[in-house]
Amino acid sequence: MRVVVPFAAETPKTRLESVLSPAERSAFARAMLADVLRAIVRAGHEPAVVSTAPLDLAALETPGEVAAAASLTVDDRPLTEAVNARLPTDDGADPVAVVMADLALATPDALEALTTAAADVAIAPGRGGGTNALVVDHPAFRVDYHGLSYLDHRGIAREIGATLETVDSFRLGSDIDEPADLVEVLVHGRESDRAPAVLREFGFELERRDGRVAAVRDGGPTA
Ligand SMILES: Nc1nc2c(ncn2[C@@H]2O[C@H](COP(=O)(O)OP(=O)(O)OP(=O)(O)O)[C@@H](O)[C@H]2O)c(=O)[nH]1
Ligand SMILES: C[C@H](OP(=O)(O)O)C(=O)O
Repeated sequence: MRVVVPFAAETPKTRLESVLSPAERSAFARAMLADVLRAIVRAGHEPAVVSTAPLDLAALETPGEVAAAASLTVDDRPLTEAVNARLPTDDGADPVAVVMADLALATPDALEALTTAAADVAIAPGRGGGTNALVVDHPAFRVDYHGLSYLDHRGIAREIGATLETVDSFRLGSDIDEPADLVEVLVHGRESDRAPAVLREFGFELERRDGRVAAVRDGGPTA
């Protein structure tokens, strides 16, 4: 299945600005992208990165065959427009998946649950009501991202008479947006993933305190 991976390449992850410098945010966003692309390729799909600016996929620290299987298109339109330009328009067209580049915990198995859902539209919502990943197999469905897009997308599916399945997935539901989310990367990231390795290179580590865990750096709390 063709899997569109939108990527904001220029000033990514601004909500992490209290804990990461611009250069670190850029490196961390690319590390998460590398992990997402690897999970998609290992699940047997072809990632099509849609980036707001040119990007060297071969420079991502990911196995060569992953970079080779991925394609890149530069499209500087806003997210919703860039994605809608790539959704199926004809009956009988192949389904298209859209997987965000900040799903650092994504695994092939989690993606499999999404791509095998038997509905016109399958959505893996994020905590807080975003649409972290979806599959569209209906010619009239169009996305409208930001805000409570999961509920908006349910409404759009209802309006056009499309069947919808919600995919209940911790790994696809965890988009990494805010400092507190870094804990999830350090706890649940896998040994071979780039994103937790990059955070550790930056000096982040887990610290247990009063029954909860925080991601701390250089001894001080950040999340
Ligand atoms: N192609 C494209 N991708 C985008 C755009 N905005 C966000 N993305 C990507 O869409 C996904 C979800 O992005 P968000 O978490 O909403 O935004 P972000 O830029 O990553 O982070 P913030 O700056 O903290 O909002 C990520 O994979 C982004 O890289 C855009 O305008 N165009
Ligand atoms: C892409 C967008 O992300 P958010 O702005 O909720 O992080 C959404 O899921 O609608």
